[in-house]
This record gives sequence, structure tokens and C-alpha cells, in this order.
Amino acid sequence: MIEIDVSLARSTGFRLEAHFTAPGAGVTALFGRSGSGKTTIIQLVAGSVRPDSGRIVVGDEVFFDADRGIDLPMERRGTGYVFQDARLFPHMTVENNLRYGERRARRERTIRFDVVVDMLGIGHLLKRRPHTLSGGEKQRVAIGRALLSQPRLLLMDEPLASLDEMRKGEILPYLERLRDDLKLPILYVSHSIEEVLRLSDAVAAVTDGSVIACGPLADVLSRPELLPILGRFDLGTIFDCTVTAHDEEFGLSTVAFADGELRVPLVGRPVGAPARARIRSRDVSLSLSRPIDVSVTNRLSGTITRIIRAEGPFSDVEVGLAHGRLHALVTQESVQRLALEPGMPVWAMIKAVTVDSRPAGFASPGAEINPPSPAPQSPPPALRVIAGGNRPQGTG
Ligand SMILES: Nc1ncnc2c1ncn2[C@@H]1O[C@H](COP(=O)(O)OP(=O)(O)OP(=O)(O)O)[C@@H](O)[C@H]1O
Repeated sequence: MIEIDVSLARSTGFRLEAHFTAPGAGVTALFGRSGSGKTTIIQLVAGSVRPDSGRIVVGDEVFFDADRGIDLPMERRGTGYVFQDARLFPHMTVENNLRYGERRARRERTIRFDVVVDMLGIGHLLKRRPHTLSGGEKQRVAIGRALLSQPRLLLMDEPLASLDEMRKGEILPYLERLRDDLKLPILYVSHSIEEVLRLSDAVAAVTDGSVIACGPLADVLSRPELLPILGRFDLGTIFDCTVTAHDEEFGLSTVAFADGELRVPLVGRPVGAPARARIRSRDVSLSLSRPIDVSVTNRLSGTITRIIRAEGPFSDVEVGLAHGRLHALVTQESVQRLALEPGMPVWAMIKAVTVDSRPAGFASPGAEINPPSPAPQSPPPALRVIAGGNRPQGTG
């Protein structure tokens, strides 16, 4: 468990109030807009910035406790830090950069040099100097150096931010591999919803110096409080699913989740594979009666649990399903016209035509690893199925 319960006032007038607990395993994304305070939070954990008050505890180690006068020096905290830019030593070879990380280790060596080199696919780069590497290669070396310092916790501050889309796509599978193979807790700063969806298990949403929500990814990303961060067109619900069937004739797959099944454009994953489905609130409409003559394939019945006024003419209507819940973004005019209110049974219609799939993404630990087949082209994604488990090709 990672317990962060701190306050800090900066000379610039910025105030941070971070009071949340993150799981002691997996990737927790610190997600929020630029300037919201994400980096400050990981600096506080690393020990490069000191809180005014509060406590920071990682596992059984107290990093900081203002009341007890504890402020563990940075080098004794055992955190690995990966910055936006790689910050490699330019005069050292890749191998020596990695060995430097290894020498900094203060804990028992459980993460081995050859394992890291292989996992990050950097074996062929060992004799090279940083200026001869691509941005993605540099970042992989920087990650390797951080890992070899044997951290108890890895702090990653937008490690992909300086890379173009292609390089990001290249490096993401390595991050997935690191997440799945090493079981090291990671605090991962990002303002990219795509990255968060693909990598994280839990999310702490940061806005204006406050952590406004923290919990499992699917839970946090559906909360209307995230509207200021996500914007109304990205707010949505995420379901963990299993691929249950493919229908080649119609180019559709079926994915099952706790509340039923969804028909989605062909997912490039085998039957039985895990997937994450995302339904954007803007792509859900509501009906008071069972929809019959409509083109929308995916319909789920539920009961309205709450209605929150969103920005502009919209309201966020939360629909409780048997197990989970779904959000629909509807106009306030519709809320009035249909006299929607909590407790009312409704049918949620999810526009299947805007379903999309991705060839790579979330892998649950232990999931079967298979190369994905090409994903079908489809219109902008609404229900995004992120299929699980592709592996990078190690080149080392
Ligand atoms: N050393 C500092 N002294 C004073 N104010 C600072 C300092 N570092 C950052 N700030 C301020 O603290 C606020 C939060 O900055 P922080 O870097 O934590 O945000 P962030 O969410 O990580 O943003 P980004 O995504 O742009 O990196 C900003 O208003 C910033 O100007």
C-alpha cells in the first residue's frame, strides 16, 4: 500500500492537497491536466521536495512523517525515477549507464542485469553512446537504469511525453511487459487517457492541486467528477471483458462482462482472451421502453441511480446495472422531457457502429500471450475494446 497524505504550498501560490492511498502493486496512474500537481506528488514521494505536513508511507517504510520528525533521505527511499527526457550520462556507454544504476542499488539485487536488458530489448545497444540512440531507445535505457537500482517503487513522470506517436507505440509494449513481469509497484504520471487505459490498474485523478478520486481504473474513469479532466466527450465506463465469440460473416465479435454481452467489431484476439471495453457516455442514449425497431445492437437494462448536471446543456445519467454501472450523457432537455429521475428503469442503447478495437493493450497477469491479428478499421471509437496481451519482440 502507498499512503500519501500531504499538504504543500509553493512560493508561486500553488497549493497541493494530496490525500489518497494507492495499491502496493501494479500501475497507479496520476492523471490530470498540465500544472495540476502530478509531478509534485512524485517529487514528494521521491524525496526531492518536502511536504509542509503529513505522511508518506510505502509498504512498511515511513518515508515522511511530519509529526514524528521522519524525513528519509532520497537515497534511502529506494525509488527509481524515470523522467520525460532520458537524462542519460552522455559520456558513458549504454552499458555503463545501466551499471551506474546497478551501483546505486541499496537493496538486495532481485532485478538482474541480463533480465532487464532482455526485457527492454537493449542488448544490441550496450556499446553505444546516448547521442547515437533514438528517443525511444534512450527512454528504454533510462528505464533499465532505474530498474537496476533495485527500487521498491518505480516513479515514472510522463516517460513517453517527448516521443512521437510512432515511438510511443514502440515503447508501450515494453512498459506492459515490465508491469506484468516484474510486479513492481509503479506510480505513472500521465495526461494521456490512452496511456492510462493501456497501462494502469488504478488511477488517482489530480486537478488544481487536489487528488479528486483514486481507485480502480474502471471505477474512477466513469466518475462525473472527472469531467474537468476528460472533457465531456471522453467520459465513459470501462468494463473488463472476455472475448467469447467471433462472427466472421458480419465482422463482429462478442465480448462478455458481468452485466451481459456486447457485440463489437472483430477483436483481433482469440476466444477466451481478456479485453477492456470502453463505452463513452456520449455514445449511450436512453429509452424508457425496451427498444425494438432500432439499429443499435447493444442494449442493457438498468435503473437510474443518479443524475448530475454536466457542463453546457448536458447531464450525466448514471444507470445501475446488475453488477456495474453505465453513464449516459444526455441533454437536460431530454432529462426533463422524459422526466428522468433516480429509481426509474431504463434501457441504455450503445451505438454499435462506433465500436472500435485495438490490436494491443491491457494484459492481465498470467494472461495467455499471443500476437494479435490486424484490427479492423472503423469510425472513431466509442466502445473501445482494448485486447490483451501482446508482447514486444526482444531484440537484445
Ligand atoms: N519548484 C517550484 N516552485 C514553485 N512552484 C512550482 C515548482 N514546481 C512546480 N511548481 C508549480 O506547481 C504547480 C504544479 O506543477 P507540477 O509540475 O506538479 O504539475 P504537473 O501536473 O506535473 O504538470 P505537467 O503535466 O505540465 O508536468 C504548477 O503551477 C507549477 O508552476
